[in-house]
Amino acid sequence: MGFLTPQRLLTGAAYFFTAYIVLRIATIIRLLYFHPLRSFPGPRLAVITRWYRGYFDVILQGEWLRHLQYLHTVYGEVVRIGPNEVHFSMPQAYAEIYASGSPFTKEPVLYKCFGMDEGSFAIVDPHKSKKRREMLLPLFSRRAILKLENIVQEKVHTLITRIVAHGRKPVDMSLAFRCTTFDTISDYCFAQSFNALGAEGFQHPLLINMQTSIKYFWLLRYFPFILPLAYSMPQWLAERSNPLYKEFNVVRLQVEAQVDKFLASEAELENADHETVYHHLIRPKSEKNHETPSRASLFDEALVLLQAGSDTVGHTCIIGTFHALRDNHIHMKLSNELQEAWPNKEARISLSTLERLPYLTAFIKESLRVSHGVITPLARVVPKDTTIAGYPVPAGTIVSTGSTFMHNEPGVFLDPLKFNPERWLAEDTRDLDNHFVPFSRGPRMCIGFNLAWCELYLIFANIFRKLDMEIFETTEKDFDYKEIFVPIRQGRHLRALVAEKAL
Ligand code: HEM
Repeated sequence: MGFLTPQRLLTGAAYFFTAYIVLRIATIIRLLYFHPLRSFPGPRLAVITRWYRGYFDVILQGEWLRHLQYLHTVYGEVVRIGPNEVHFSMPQAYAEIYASGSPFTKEPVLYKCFGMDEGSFAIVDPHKSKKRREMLLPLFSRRAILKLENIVQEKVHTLITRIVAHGRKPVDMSLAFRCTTFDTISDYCFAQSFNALGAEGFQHPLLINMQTSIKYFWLLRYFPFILPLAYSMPQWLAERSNPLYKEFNVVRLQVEAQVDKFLASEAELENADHETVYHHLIRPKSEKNHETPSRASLFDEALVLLQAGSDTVGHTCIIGTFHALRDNHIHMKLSNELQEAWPNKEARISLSTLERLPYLTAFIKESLRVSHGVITPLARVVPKDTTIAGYPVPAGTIVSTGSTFMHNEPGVFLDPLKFNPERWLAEDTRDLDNHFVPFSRGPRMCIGFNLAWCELYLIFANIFRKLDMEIFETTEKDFDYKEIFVPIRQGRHLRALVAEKAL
């Protein structure tokens, strides 16, 4: 025992501390002067610690993208933004990183922070991701969307009925749209919805909970142990000691119950009103050698689909409606086109008829362009030494760029911050279409884009054909956002005074 004297302990600690400092200094020198990315310009602090970015993500809560835009004005089109990471601002880099067949893989640290590790969205391994996508795609192909169009038609019909029943009180359109998209995707998954549209004032607790949980994503990116630790504790302890646990668990428990019902009884699947995502996951087609995912993976998939399939579409509806309601020219053009194509509003109009309307189509594209459903640059890992937009990039580097850089490219989208559907009606829009990436591109592009288009056509067509709407106390300032993978709006919700159109 005499061996561990206080004197010796102190000396040991001093050696340890000195060794740590020397090692740290050596790492910093290596990162700055000997690292393969040393020739890329960027802030020195960002090169030596990921906490440079962490400050904008966690402390300023979602300010990184704004800062990134500033960094490009200072350092040019490529910036080293981390010890092992570069960001590109030019379209050519987008085309190469997210090319079809691209071997770049998703960067695990970013995709783990959503707490849905085994769902399609967060799977990193390209082989596993391909298999999962093959299992999901039959429900999201164009053919499947046309077959199940009725689900969307019904939800949109309920949306209109509920809004009209609201009377002359201002309607929270932000929540109303989100309820519609949430009920649609839950019906797609489970052949029954959570009936968010039936909630008083569209305030469905599950939906509100999902929205709140998004705000914690960046915290989980830097402290990834928080959720697994909470899940490993007894529930009462986790609830008391960890406020995040409650936000995430409320949603998880409801989703688990739904998936377990399918797992417990074959009859549940057989008696479903229509084919669902879970028919394909639980009873995979044998000819493709797919296996039923684990129970945990089935839960994660449900969380992914509910989150990815509701927030994004709902948000695009909010942005498009706001712009149409504050610009009379846009509002009139939309209403007139719809009135002409759809004289009897009591009859249903089909998706394929709406797809032929040029102004509505241009309006939806512009809503997708300016709303940036996913705004955080989509980080990928380079598998072997390569060049991106002419810059040599070594294997293992994390690279990214994002839709905001594509959609605000002034050489392509003139006056890019202006909401202008007419830009899509020009004679030749090939250049615009090449830069239009709301659903990303390549092997990990959005699975749900056909469903998203279907919902956007039916929601916009129905509200502008059937409702007279007037903005209520909502201004441009309410649309300031923080970047937490998706844009999180800071101000008041979009509200409108609404009445049913007479004819
Ligand atoms: C306006 C609506 C939508 C937008 C703007 C949008 C955008 C995106 C983007 C940009 C990605 C790529 C993300 C990444 O690489 O990390 C993505 C992936 C994904 N989206 Fe969407 N999305 C929309 C609607 C939907 C819908 C309705 C679903 C319904 C299921 C859905 C399901 C997914 C899934 C599962 C992925 C992950 C795909 C993978 O990683 O392989 N999305 N979405």
